[in-house]
Amino acid sequence: MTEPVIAPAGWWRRARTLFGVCFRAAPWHATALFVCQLAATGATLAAAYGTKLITDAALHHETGRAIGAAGLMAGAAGLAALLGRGYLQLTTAVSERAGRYIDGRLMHLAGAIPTIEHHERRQYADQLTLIRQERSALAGMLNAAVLNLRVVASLAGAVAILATLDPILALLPLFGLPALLANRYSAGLAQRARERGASDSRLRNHLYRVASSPSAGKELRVYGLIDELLARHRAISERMERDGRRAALRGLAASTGAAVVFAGGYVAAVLLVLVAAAHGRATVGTLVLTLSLAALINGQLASAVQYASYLNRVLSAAGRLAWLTDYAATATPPPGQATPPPARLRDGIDLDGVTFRYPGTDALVLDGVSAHLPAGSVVALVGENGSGKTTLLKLLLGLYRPTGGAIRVDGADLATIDAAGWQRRIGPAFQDFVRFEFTLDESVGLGDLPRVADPEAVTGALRRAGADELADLPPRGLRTQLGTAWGGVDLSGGQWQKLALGRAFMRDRPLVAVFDEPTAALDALTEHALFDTIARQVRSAGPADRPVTLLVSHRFTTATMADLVIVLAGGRIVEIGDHDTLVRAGGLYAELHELQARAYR
Ligand SMILES: Nc1ncnc2c1ncn2[C@@H]1O[C@H](COP(=O)(O)OP(=O)(O)OP(=O)(O)O)[C@@H](O)[C@H]1O
Repeated sequence: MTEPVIAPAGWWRRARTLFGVCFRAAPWHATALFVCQLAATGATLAAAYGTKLITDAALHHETGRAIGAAGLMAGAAGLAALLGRGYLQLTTAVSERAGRYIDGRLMHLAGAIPTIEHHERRQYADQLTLIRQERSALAGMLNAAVLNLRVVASLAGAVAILATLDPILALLPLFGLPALLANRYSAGLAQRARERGASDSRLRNHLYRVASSPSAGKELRVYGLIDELLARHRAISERMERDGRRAALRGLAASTGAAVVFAGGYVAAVLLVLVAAAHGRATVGTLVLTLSLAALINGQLASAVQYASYLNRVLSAAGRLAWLTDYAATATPPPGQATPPPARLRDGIDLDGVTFRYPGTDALVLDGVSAHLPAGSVVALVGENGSGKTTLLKLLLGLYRPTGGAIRVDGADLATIDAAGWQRRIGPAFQDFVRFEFTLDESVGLGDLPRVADPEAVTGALRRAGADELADLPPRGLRTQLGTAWGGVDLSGGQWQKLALGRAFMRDRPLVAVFDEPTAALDALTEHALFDTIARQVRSAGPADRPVTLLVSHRFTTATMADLVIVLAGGRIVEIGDHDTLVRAGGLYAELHELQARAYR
């Protein structure tokens, strides 16, 4: 299975993503921010021009004009101060809303893809890590754009005024070009260093999460692993820092050279006006105006370097967001192409030469698996660790697509069926279930969202899962908060597993019911009773309700209840049939069954 090739987003697409996010997240605030910055730029330039007016008026003893100029300066300064305050509030509002919008977008992009292959793609994982690191920069997207706009507007205004004084002065900003190029160069170096470190960064986060997670606490202490994790964390951090430092030093050298060039231009401009003033070709007011505009250009160019680097970073992050959007679109079939799942199973599910490799690996985990799983049957998947049982279930759930062959549902290729719709018709109980630390009824009711708060549905699901007693869990029965971190109660491993089983029983009339070692934390008697109940429920169901029920367990008593037993070894079906037939055949199944029966005797 090859990784989807997604071209990096171009500059135009990045800019559209940037503005699209901000104007969708906070349209009014974003517009006001633009207006505010442009008005602030006008006020700054007006205040600079006021210095010329006031100086010339004072030198010519024109009190009326001097007062008018002072009024202009005071008004401009007051407006700039007012806009400064408004600007702060607007940026905060836009950043907060854009941040929320981006979080939602990332959760949607990662979760809406019907398969889970992307979680194992290295490129996808790296892009996601980088976006998470750059989240705050992303949230300040519009601020970066607006600050750059202000720099451009200020420079353009200052150049226009200088050109009216002496056209040569309009060349002053050209001396700032090397600084901009140097900035681009250093931003590129820093960006590449971050990209090189993305995998390291993920590993470092993983080490941190393991070291600080309560569930890992027992093993870490007993195996004495904390120091080892710390040492690995430190080694990775040092490697990343070394790389970042090298990039920063090279960028600094380029910026220093560029700063020297600008300083030369600045001194030349000031000297030019001084000479003109000495020869009477310029007024003192012009000299003052030139000095303040040169200072403004200097300040704006210094900001430009910083803001352009900020914008550059934000645009790269916007590029990643665009990349993820494209990736999600590639991995999700376009609406209209997929057909809805059938209302009920008529014939059953066919595995037709199913072959599978996990993304980025070469090993065949399933190799030409073919079988008919009849509607209304209970099928047990049996085999040693790593034989491919869970993988086969994941394919049946539409979480991965077969690398070769096909899975057919009543004759239709599963790949053509709407994956999300198909997944909504499955009752799944997984060995690595999630411990949702909500209230008990929510934790179960999540199995069928429309009925999440329906006590009857939840109690019924718990009963079918053989966990009636949990409905009366102290202190508040179904309304008991789970998880000590939230002031609630913690459950035993087996109780958590029963809740997960309850979740699987929430859905009425599933097309496929999957029980992938959902009983590993339960005792053998409870497991036997549970699978017995499941088998009886399936057999007593009417003809309109005939799901394929798949059971995986390492305890062979499960297989005795199944209509069909599939024995997997090394990703292939080595035996298939009902329990009695397989025992009589005296093959691998009979051997494993006999071994286990002897151990229990
Ligand atoms: N996400 C993954 N990426 C790469 N390889 C994987 C992944 N998950 C499982 N495998 C590999 O696929 C093979 C089959 O794993 P699978 O989980 O299907 O076995 P299983 O029969 O369910 O085992 P068990 O009884 O231990 O649960 C194993 O060799 C495993 O290493």
